[in-house]
Amino acid sequence: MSYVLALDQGTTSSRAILFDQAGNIAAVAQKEFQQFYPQAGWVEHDPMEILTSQMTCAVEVLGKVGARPRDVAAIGITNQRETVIVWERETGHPIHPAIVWQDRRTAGFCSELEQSGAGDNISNRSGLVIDPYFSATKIRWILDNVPGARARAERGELAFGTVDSWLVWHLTSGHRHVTDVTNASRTLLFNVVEGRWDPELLRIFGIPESMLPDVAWSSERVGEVTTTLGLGGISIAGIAGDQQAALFGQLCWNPGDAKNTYGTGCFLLQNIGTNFMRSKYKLITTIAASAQHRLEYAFEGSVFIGGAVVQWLRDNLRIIGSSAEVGALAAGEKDAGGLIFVPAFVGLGAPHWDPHASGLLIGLRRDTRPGHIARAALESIAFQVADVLEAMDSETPQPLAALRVDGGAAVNDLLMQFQADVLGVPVVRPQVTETTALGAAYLAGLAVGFWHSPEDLRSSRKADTRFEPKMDRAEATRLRARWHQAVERSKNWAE
Ligand SMILES: Nc1ncnc2c1ncn2[C@@H]1O[C@H](COP(=O)(O)OP(=O)(O)O)[C@@H](O)[C@H]1O
Ligand SMILES: O=P(O)(O)OC[C@H](O)CO
Repeated sequence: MSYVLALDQGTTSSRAILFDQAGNIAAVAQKEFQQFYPQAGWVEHDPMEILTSQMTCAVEVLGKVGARPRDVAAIGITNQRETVIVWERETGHPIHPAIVWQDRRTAGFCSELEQSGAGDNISNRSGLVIDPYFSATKIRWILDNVPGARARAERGELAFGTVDSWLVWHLTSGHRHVTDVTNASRTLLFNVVEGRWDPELLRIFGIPESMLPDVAWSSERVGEVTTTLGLGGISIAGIAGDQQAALFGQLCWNPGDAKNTYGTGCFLLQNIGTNFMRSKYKLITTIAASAQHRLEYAFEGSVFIGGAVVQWLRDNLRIIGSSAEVGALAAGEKDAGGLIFVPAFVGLGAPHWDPHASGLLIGLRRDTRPGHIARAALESIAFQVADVLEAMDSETPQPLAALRVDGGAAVNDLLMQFQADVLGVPVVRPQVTETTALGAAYLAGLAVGFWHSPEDLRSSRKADTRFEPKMDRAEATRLRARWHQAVERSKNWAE
């Protein structure tokens, strides 16, 4: 067996990546898919397009190196998290479009729940906060708004899954209905202390237990791919939410290790070991992926709009033709010309947690040029990450010595340098920035003995690029203070 295949089902694209024994990328296939914004604050995907784009990539990537299914030791699946799909067990058809993690149609219900005083009980069980981001209120919305759905769910006719479950159900012979602990920990329905679905949380959110998948460990064989799909017989042996997969792929296996991924959103996760703890600074506690069959935890700060602000410049403002062009446009200006961009397009996540915050561009002048806007957009990504890192540093006695980074937008040197500058901490980027897929591959490869111990993997890590902070600290402090003023103005605005 020569390869492990990682299926990385992200928010904006599906990717399939083949890794060889040395942890090198042998081939990549990628397909962007459509985003739907049917109303203000709503974000949807077509579940069938998620499935077909992912399958097309998987078959294509094998073709690129002439591999056959028998050359692949295992499949690891990693996915955009929290996104909700509800389908008919009988036919496999979704009963509603996927409601994406960024969607905040349930903000009103979340505010009511918050005001009822349920917050602490929910957080102590789930590790999360009440926010439309997580799956539970989205499932509830489907049950309440699709005619007949609640009654059908109660009769056991409907299945709920995050994207991993949706893919595994369709890929496996016998339609295995399963998720893993990391994805379960994003639903608001999973008791992360006890490692099981929580009857009290199911009651609070009004979700019938019969809809829920089994819960597997992240590194465990869960089924074989149906023979008709061009990947016949390969074992699916790893599942993890994309941010937990990236934490694992960055080799952050010990308490204190942390990484930040710059994808559609930005997600800073820090391993906190095997003891559940709640954050004092509005971070969430999530289950980390582990190759050992035990619960491990991470603190997480989730920023909803990261690289997506660059897509917004491309698709909405149209001042760039591709995401990669943002670097050159921004580099044409020496600074942001006094502009601050708060990209609260879908509210604000950690550490602010305001689903009613709205996007804001402040400091516009007669001489404002597209390059200033591009620069302010990139800077907004770094400012948001700095706020999360500050919260995380307050949790632990030892501030982070360096930040490990990855994800699609981490290729941007200007962004990485500005990140190091505002943090005052070096930023370290691995040669393989596809650490999400790498993490999923590791989890699957370890489960089937393709790799024997996590320690085998350390030796395969390639040289890093380091960005050292260069900015004067007083200037960094001044810029962050301006940013915080702008953030305050963006809050509690959307109706
Ligand atoms: N050179 C670049 N500079 C800044 N952002 C970029 C660059 N290239 C890609 N991006 C951004 O990275 C994101 C894609 O990253 P990726 O990790 O593939 O995300 P996801 O898994 O969320 O789909 C997009 O939002 C895109 O705008
Ligand atoms: O698809 P990404 O990489 O933006 O990740 C999305 C996250 O999993 C959402 O929680």
